[in-house]
Amino acid sequence: MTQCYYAPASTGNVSVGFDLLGAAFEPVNGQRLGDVLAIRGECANTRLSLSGRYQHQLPADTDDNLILRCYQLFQQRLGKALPGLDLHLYKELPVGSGLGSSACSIVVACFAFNHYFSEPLSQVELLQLMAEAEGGVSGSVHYDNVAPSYLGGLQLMLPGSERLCRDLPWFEHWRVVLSYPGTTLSTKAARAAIPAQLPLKTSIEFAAGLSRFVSALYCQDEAEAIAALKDVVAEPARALLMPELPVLRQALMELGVVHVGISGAGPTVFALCQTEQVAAKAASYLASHYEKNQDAMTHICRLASAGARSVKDPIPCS
Ligand SMILES: Nc1ncnc2c1ncn2[C@@H]1O[C@H](COP(=O)(O)OP(=O)(O)OP(=O)(O)O)[C@@H](O)[C@H]1O
Ligand SMILES: N[C@@H](CCO)C(=O)O
Repeated sequence: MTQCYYAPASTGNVSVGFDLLGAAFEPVNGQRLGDVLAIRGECANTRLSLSGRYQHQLPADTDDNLILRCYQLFQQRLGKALPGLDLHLYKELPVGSGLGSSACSIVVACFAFNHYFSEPLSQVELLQLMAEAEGGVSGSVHYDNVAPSYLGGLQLMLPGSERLCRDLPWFEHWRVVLSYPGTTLSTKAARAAIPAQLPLKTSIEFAAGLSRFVSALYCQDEAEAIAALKDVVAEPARALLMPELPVLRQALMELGVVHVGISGAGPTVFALCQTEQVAAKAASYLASHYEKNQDAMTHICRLASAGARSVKDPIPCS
């Protein structure tokens, strides 16, 4: 019997936490924003078929697909060969978008295989495997997409801790408008733009901003949390890759948006809103001023409390 699994989109960095903060999001209208993997049964040799809105952005040769790479890594991690699987990926997240697309496929694959084979790996072991797979794609291991896509919520990465990450408080009324313009920006290329070292002043500013944001979340001090949202690491280094950002930010702030940042490595931008009304205005503005082609999309989102999970239907009835 076919078993279907889903993992949500995610925004890495969240402006103030480069490589250390990541949030899973879902459209408030109930649509899914993420990939679905179906395990249709067992067969002699593992095979992968593809469909979905962004199927055309994937490698033509399915042997290069991350889903199959993850099955290899999963078997290596277990130290044993597993049966061939008949797999189907519904690719609903654009590649190179800043929405954690490769992380989403990696998470849904690793979660699916672990569930299908009765969970031989623990949560931490599975997260480590996911990050290892993601690192192979982006050039360096970072958890800020795989952690929220796997676990849901807003996740603070804890390098050096056995926990690996911790779920943070949020503000339930916050809405995040995610707008993907339809163009691509390689995570590897965007990470290459980040300097290998930061001046002491910038390092202190970075640590201060993240500490201020996290402490404001725990104290539920909304004004303080918003004031802390400043990107001193990625945005300055990636400004040339995101030339429209200053104009978008100016227009969106005039509509009442309280923060505009780069979603992950871009080109998706996120607009933080305190009300549904402002979110609707921001979504309308971004749809008409930032979307470039038929691959583009803009969604009004809330934080997704749930991450990777089994689902009944691959594509929910709208
Ligand atoms: N199932 C898959 N989903 C996404 N990318 C895949 C998949 N299989 C293979 N790839 C390849 O992995 C690479 C992912 O590149 P990159 O990390 O820049 O994109 P991304 O992870 O989608 O970006 P972002 O995290 O910003 O959404 C692309 O070259 C893509 O063709
Ligand atoms: N922290 C990563 C997120 C990628 O989605 C980066 O900015 O390169």
